[in-house]
Amino acid sequence: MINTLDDLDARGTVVGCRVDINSPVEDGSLLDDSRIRAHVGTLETLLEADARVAVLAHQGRPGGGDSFSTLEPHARRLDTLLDAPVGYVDETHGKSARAAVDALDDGECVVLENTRFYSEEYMTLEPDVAASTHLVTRLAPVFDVYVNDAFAASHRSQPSLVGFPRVLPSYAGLVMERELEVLDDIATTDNPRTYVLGGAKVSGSIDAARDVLARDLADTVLTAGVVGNVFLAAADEDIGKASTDFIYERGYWDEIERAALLLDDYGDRIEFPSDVAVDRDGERVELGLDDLPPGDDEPAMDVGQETLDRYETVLDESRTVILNGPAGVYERDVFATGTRTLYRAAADVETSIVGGGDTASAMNALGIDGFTHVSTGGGAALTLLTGDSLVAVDAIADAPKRSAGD
Ligand SMILES: Nc1ncnc2c1ncn2[C@@H]1O[C@H](COP(=O)(O)OP(=O)(O)OP(=O)(O)O)[C@@H](O)[C@H]1O
Ligand SMILES: O=C(O)[C@H](O)COP(=O)(O)O
Repeated sequence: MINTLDDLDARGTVVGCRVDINSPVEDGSLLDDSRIRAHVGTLETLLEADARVAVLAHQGRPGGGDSFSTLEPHARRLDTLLDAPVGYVDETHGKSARAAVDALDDGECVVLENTRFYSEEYMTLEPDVAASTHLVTRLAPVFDVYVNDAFAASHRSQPSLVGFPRVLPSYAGLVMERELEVLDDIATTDNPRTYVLGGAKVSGSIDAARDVLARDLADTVLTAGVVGNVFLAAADEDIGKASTDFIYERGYWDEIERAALLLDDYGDRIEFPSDVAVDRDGERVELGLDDLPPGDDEPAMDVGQETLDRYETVLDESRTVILNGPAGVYERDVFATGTRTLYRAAADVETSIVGGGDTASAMNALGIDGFTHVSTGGGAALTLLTGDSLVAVDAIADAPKRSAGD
């Protein structure tokens, strides 16, 4: 059992509230605000209870291009979504950040700068070590309690997620509470159970695939997106120079070997694309396996129609589907076909659980709904759905309790 907001008397309390508002960002603009809106309930609850709230969050990954950016647009968006005034400070734990937290009145909120602008936050650290980082040692003294609502990042053993609970009374926010309630029960959903793994986070998807296959949680794993391309390469198909370079540049080269090992062990339960849609001078051109490789500058940006027909048949026969990641570069209309088709088919399955930042953006962009549960988490949901616990949730459970006089 972990403490939740029901256990917190927040009036006049300075709350360090970790959220996950990691969103698609291009040229400094937010492309989707679903993750920001997801935390409105938790923040309103705290602010209406007259807490003083300092919001902590990450955006993107170091080296991750446009998406590794400031949280200023997120703060502006939050200001329009919340009744209370929302400030922003361009530091995370420096003097002006601490001064901004100290200056809060009851019912006011400030967004601190991207936690990953500081290298410590992008390391995987044991909770005790995380508690001794600059982020935690500087901010913990200005917070009274810590609330973690960042379900989507709760598989990361990073300071803002596991460090504060070593030293502060800690609580799960509303998003965290709801996600744990729904996703903890996956083993009780009906078979056949299908996992659809798309998107671009290949290593996490391969870890998840191995786990769910080994534990017989998955009857079938369908792969798409970059994950599907890696499986195609693992099956010795030549996906062409552009897609191969992409995998290499993302640092996923070893994943081809890991995918091949997975195919050796569980090939009868893993499906990979039998055709792909490549970008030929801006046009969608579908190529079957016999037509591979594509031209050198023709990346595989989506799965093809034959693959979609096969995958739809599997989904039609499934009673539970867990889906993470888009099937292709859905941001471009011509390559959104795979994502649109698979999401629609998944929404028709009796129990459908979808998760992931881009997954939610894709659903919104393509106007698809009707899922049983839309998780804010991609990797975090997959971690939980494989039966593992989440480090940041374990940290809340182990946190010191608040005594009556505090
Ligand atoms: N074939 C492909 N080639 C290149 N990029 C692709 C391809 N298929 C999907 N993508 C990209 O993958 C990205 C989304 O992947 P990602 O794994 O981040 O999904 P997610 O739903 O956000 O999950 P998580 O929350 O775990 O990050 C999108 O930007 C999409 O354009
Ligand atoms: O988008 C996500 O899955 C979460 O925000 C975690 O981001 P990360 O995978 O970069 O740690």
